[in-house]
Amino acid sequence: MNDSDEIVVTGGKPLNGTIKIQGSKNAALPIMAAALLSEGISVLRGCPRIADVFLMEKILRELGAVTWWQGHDLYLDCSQADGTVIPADFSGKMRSSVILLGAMLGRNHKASTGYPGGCVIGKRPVDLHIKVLRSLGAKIVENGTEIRASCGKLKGAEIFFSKSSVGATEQGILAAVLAEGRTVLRGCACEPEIGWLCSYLNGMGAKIFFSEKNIICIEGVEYLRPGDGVIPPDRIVAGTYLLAAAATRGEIIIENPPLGEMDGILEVYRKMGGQYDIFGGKLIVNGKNTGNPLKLLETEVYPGFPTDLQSPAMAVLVTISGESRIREKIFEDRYKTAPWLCRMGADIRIRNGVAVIHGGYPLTGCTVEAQELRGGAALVIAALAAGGTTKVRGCRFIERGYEHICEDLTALGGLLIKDRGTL
Ligand SMILES: CC(=O)N[C@H]1[C@@H](OP(=O)(O)OP(=O)(O)OC[C@H]2O[C@@H](n3ccc(=O)[nH]c3=O)[C@H](O)[C@@H]2O)O[C@H](CO)[C@@H](O)[C@@H]1O
Ligand SMILES: C=C(OP(=O)(O)O)C(=O)O
Repeated sequence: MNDSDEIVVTGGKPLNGTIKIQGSKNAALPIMAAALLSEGISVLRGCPRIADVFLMEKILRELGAVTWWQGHDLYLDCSQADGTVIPADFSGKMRSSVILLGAMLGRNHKASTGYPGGCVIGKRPVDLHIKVLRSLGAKIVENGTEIRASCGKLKGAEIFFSKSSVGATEQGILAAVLAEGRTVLRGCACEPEIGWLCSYLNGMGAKIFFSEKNIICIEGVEYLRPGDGVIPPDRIVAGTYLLAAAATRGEIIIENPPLGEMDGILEVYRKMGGQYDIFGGKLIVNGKNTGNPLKLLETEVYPGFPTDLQSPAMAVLVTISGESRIREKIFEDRYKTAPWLCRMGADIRIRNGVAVIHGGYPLTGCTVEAQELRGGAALVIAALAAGGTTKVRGCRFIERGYEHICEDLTALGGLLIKDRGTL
């Protein structure tokens, strides 16, 4: 571990000020995969400059794309992106690598990849991804280290997802847009990122319709033109900063919140005692009265409270006197931050998949280690609320999804330094 993998946080001060939210990671990644479906130059405007986007860019280059940036606009020239192999080194670092299979099959009828990586928060199988591709006519062979797929022209089909999966829904959409005939996907995930992917693809000439809740119909087309669209602000980053304000009892203004996508988050924040106003499209957050423990916070599929904000919410609840409980319902191993919060002085016990938090004990700065992306953000939030200085190690995980967390939180009056400082 070297110093560049650490963030040093000096806490104990309420956040205060105005912040602008970066583009969404989980919207940008599948849209980058969509660019593969056209032989031209696609543009993603307002794309976050984060490690996962850079890695997806690297994979697309490996497949033959030419890519460049102008500020936060990412250009992907996929004219020659006819590669069919994603090296395991790349796929193993990111969950979203797997959705390139559908796009590669649609384009080149052949694809192979190592198994996807990403945050280690549960088993995260790929059975639904395989199922949707097989249903559309792909032949798939798995050998334990690699997934190899091939097909003639994919053929539209009716597919039912037995479980709500964001990635498998994206996989089905990416594979079906160039398939022959009509595909009906039932039991789809409804996270906003699915909608953003569909509208980008429809801008490329795809024919995707939402018929009822959880049902997506796709009429396959012969050809897609290059895409050009804006990446929305990141609802999870906005939620992270909202919760950081709550944990420090601060007051912040979020300039460009994705308001329509934040109801589940705002409801939980309000139950904690947090207050907010919406004015001119801005979210004015007053976390001064955050002080109510939560009887039971459960993570849910959209529009419920997102699993990606479960650890950041835990970091707030440890600052609130009384007993709170959290049940993580999406990923079975997403409590890895709890022992580190306990090291800072929190009292959290995990029993039968429920985190029981006795909050209100003072948090004290120490050295902690992020195990994954949002857990890392949660440690930063706890560090901002703690007395003294905390060294958060493993910030490479945080950089997967947060473009400038140190600058953002420092602009809000926190003190975060990357690369420097020793305790
Ligand atoms: C890059 C991206 O967009 N990541 C998000 C995406 O991840 P991701 O798309 O990987 O998450 P899924 O929605 O697929 O996972 C939901 C649940 O389904 C299970 N599952 C998934 C696929 C499969 O083939 N079989 C299966 O059993 C998973 O283990 C999990 O328990 O949605 C998650 C749930 O909102 C978010 O936490 C992640 O931030
Ligand atoms: C779990 C996450 O990402 P991924 O699915 O890419 O691992 C996340 O963004 O919180």
